[in-house]
Amino acid sequence: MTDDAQPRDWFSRLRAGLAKTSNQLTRGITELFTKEKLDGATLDELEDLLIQADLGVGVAERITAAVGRARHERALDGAGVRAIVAQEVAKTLAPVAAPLDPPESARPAVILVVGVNGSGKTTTIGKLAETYRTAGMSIVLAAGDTFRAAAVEQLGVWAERTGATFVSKETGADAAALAYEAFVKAREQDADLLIVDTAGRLQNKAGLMAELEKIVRVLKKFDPDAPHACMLVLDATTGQNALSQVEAFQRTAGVTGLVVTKLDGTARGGILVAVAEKYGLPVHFIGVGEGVDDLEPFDADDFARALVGLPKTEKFWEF
Ligand SMILES: Nc1nc2c(ncn2[C@@H]2O[C@H](COP(=O)(O)OP(=O)(O)OP(=O)(O)O)[C@@H](O)[C@H]2O)c(=O)[nH]1
Repeated sequence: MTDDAQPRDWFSRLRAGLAKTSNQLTRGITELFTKEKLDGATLDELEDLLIQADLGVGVAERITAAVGRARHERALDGAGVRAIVAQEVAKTLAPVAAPLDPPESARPAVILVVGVNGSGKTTTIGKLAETYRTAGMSIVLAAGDTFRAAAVEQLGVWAERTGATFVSKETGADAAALAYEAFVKAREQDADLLIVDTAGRLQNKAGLMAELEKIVRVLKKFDPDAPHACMLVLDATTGQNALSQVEAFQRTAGVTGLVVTKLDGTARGGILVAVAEKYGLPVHFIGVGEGVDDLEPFDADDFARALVGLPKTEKFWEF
């Protein structure tokens, strides 16, 4: 794709990123609501289609019920049904769309970033560092994935780019000891923010979970409220597995919010809705591409519209 062909504003990129999901949903809905008459069987098929897009059973049922009610009020075509889907999704997601505001009173405020390897933790930390640096905050980055030299190196690049203080140790060093040193450094510098990266080998490995627990314990020795935020980065292409990841990391590290990446790599982007519905955790950012500019704060309306390929219009639809 040439630069000229690259959609520029965020909503266009979001729509392009969610195209796999929205094309599949749009195709399915259009087929259902043009060929067949709108009876109970059509509604059942709609519900199946929504469940296949990983939206979750509860949300799929609510959408189907809303379509069932609306069909008595007016003739419904594919576009009308997509609008109802978007409206229900937006309603479900509105309560969980929240920016991440580290507490100003904490010196430093600590954000722990967790998630399995390759989910997009480094990109997320880069985005956070950039965002908070722009807001005038002083930042310390701790390279807590001490097992992977490449992860440490990548984070070092972000520290340099954003002018953050970088704390790292030799490969294989104890991650909790590193978190300790990073906290001391942040205190010494009176930094506003400490962002701690962590290792992400499989979430069912007891060792990793024990390591995370230890990091949390060490941080709490300094400040019982730390970490002030624990962000779980979820790769949307892992589908239903995302749900078990939330549970595992929730138990161990007390997840306070989510980042959902790689929505561009799946036709089942509805997983974000299922996760939000099930756990009620705030969604801070979503990612629809490889770069740091493809990761943006989460907006429920924008996401809902893009999920079914609707344009960003001034006014919400009525039915
Ligand atoms: N397509 C796509 N790729 C992404 C997205 N977010 C991250 N990536 C890519 O996924 C890969 C892993 O991202 P990182 O940010 O390095 O993830 P990580 O969790 O730190 O990974 P490790 O360092 O392997 O633990 C990189 O190649 C990123 O460019 C996204 O939203 N969409």
